[in-house]
Amino acid sequence: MEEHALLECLELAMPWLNPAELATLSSTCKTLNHISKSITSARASDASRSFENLPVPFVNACDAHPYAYFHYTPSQILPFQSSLLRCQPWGSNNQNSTLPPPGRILPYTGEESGCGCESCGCECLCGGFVEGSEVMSECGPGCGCGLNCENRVTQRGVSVGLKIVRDERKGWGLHAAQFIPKGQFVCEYAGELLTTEQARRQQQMYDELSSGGRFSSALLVVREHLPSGKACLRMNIDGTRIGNVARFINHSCDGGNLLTVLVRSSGALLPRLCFFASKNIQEDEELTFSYGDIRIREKGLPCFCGSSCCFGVLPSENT
Ligand SMILES: C[S@@+](CC[C@H](N)C(=O)[O-])C[C@H]1O[C@@H](n2cnc3c(N)ncnc32)[C@H](O)[C@@H]1O
Repeated sequence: MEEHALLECLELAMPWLNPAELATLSSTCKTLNHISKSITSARASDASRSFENLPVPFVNACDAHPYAYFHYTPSQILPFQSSLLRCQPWGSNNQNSTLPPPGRILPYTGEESGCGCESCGCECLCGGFVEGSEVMSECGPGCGCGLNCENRVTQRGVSVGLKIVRDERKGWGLHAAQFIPKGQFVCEYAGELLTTEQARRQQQMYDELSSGGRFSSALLVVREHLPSGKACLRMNIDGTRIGNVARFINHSCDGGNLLTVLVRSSGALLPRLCFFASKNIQEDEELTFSYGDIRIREKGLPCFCGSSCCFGVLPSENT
């Protein structure tokens, strides 16, 4: 094979490699080292691999980690879909421009007839908060409107400037790269939907890995409550292996600056967990929320949220 053709093949193949494989290959010769460097710099420039509207760069002024490695999905995915994402290229020059975003709710593609919601002029029950709960409903696959409908606020992906900043003690964290006004949709918490049984097994494994330091998991358990206070729906969303920018949101004991809202899309089986700004957020501010009830565990991970009401230990989910 001619040298030029070989180089083209390598440029296509190397973005499929994980950081360890990339490092091994890059140590073999100058050319591979050069390709590897360009892949590393492309990866550090956009965690979202072009799946979001704006690039989400990694910023690290404290150690040598250029980026965090995981597979990207802009929305939650079911277990059968995650097998399609076992491998995902990251870091080539024209990646993903032709790939459909994995997991994203597909809008109605037929002739738009108006879905029935207020913004489209008819009378379905989409849109707005359901009174007395942190649940919101939007148009969805069951409606006749497209992605531009005003009642699809959370379905168009991330539309505010974000960056992922490294902290010596907390690891990576999601920060605002622009002013974000109170009430603005920030992002969804995307990842693999697990059964409770699977979530328990994963959490056990993550706890073991975390106790050795250097490992961060992103398994979130969400419960939807009835007005009586009883939980009626439990969702286990794991962004550790396959996730989106929300997997970098750290905990704050004071509740942080993000509000979590369950969004139900008309015609969709399951709700999605979405983050909205709970107050005005300044550029560079870290985005945080409360991971849940603080149940002090002897072996709990230390909390470095820095808030005046910090408990000193991260909340743990009793899966
Ligand atoms: C969902 S991940 C957040 C992103 C993570 N910092 C990273 O580097 O990938 C959750 C993990 O982040 C770390 N973390 C989150 N909030 C923290 C806090 N307030 N103090 C210390 N570590 C925190 C813990 O390791 C936790 O298990």
